[in-house]
Amino acid sequence: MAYKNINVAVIGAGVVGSSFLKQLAGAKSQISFNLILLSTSKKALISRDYRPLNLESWESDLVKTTEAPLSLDNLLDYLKKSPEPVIFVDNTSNESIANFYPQLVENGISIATPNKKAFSSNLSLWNQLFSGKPSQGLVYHEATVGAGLPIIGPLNDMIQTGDKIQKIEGIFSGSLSFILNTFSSTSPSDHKFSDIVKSAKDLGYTEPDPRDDLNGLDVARKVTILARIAGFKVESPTSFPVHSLIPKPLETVSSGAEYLEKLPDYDQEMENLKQEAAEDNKVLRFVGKVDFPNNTVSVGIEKYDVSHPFASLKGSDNVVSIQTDRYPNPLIIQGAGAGADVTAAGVLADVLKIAQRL
Ligand SMILES: NC(=O)C1=CN([C@@H]2O[C@H](COP(=O)(O)OP(=O)(O)OC[C@H]3O[C@@H](n4cnc5c(N)ncnc54)[C@H](OP(=O)(O)O)[C@@H]3O)[C@@H](O)[C@H]2O)C=CC1
Ligand SMILES: N[C@@H](CC=O)C(=O)O
Ligand code: NA
Repeated sequence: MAYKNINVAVIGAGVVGSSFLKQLAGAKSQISFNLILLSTSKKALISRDYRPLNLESWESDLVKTTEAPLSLDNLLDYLKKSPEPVIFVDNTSNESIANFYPQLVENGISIATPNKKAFSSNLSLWNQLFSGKPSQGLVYHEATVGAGLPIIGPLNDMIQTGDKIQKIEGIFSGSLSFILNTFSSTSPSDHKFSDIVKSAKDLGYTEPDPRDDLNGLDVARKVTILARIAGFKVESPTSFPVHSLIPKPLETVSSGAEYLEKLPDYDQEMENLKQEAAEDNKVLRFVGKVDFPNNTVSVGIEKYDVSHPFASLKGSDNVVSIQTDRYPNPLIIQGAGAGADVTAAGVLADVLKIAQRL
């Protein structure tokens, strides 16, 4: 028997969104979650009387509907009138939606999201979202770093209990982890770089536009988020050195599809880098670092000895090492850092945590 009803509005039904909806339908909780709105960029299912939409048939219902998505202002009006508390789940990577979060939380609407944009853009947006005003909606974003891996929660706990972060270092990109683990492996590999990038996209590891991963910006966003939680006032993800893996001439191509099409022409550049590392018995890995004693934040490709733990990482695994006053031997968190189900589980776990507090 449910002791509480929570209305859930979901934007985005792609790789993460569709897995989220499946998991929501089977959520093991005494709270009853009612889907009241589901929107993509083209279509929407909207329960005008706030009665639950059908979580089993959303996919075919979305195909059939002719209803257009609400504007953000109309969406806010709709959510404000909900008779039950609302959790807004943003499963897009859209910046305009992210910039709208302050209006949502100021109106008491809580947010769970894997979308990094709001937390890694300018610092003033971050400050608005975490002002701590009791009337504000809650904001949970565990899946913005390391997908479903518990990273943001434990880091917040460390800070709130008075620990002091010294260094955070890790592999924060599921797609770049998969790409480099396959391309530059401890055992011989003859996969072409461009083919592996395409596989990473097909497996759902990359951002909607894979250039957002390959240019290092996705990792820079994650490192910005962790640094801010740890107390480092990072202005933006472009305010520190970030190494791009996109060949110069492809930086300005008009779409992700064109980038993927032309990438094979530049395979030799990455091949040379890999060979150079192999001659020193090393592999290539893409890492992010926050270093408090040296006051630096950085993101880039590095060579690691084949005996280093980062060298033996598998699949799309992320690994993060957090060194603090209480953990001089760093705390290590490792596991799948991208993919539909692990990411959706991170978002759903946040929805459950928020619902318990509402
Ligand atoms: N994939 C992964 O492994 C991980 C993803 N994430 C994050 O999760 C988020 C979603 O990623 P993913 O599911 O892979 O992306 P997809 O491209 O598969 O899905 C994006 C969804 O968002 C919808 N959408 C985009 N813009 C808008 C808009 N303005 N209004 C309404 N709907 C919109 C799209 O609809 P339409 O099809 O109509 O455009 C689509 O349904 C991203 O922020 C990503 O960074 C985080 C961790 C891991
Ligand atoms: N594109 C991202 C997905 C998760 O944030 C990645 O590759 O890690
Ligand atoms: Na996480």
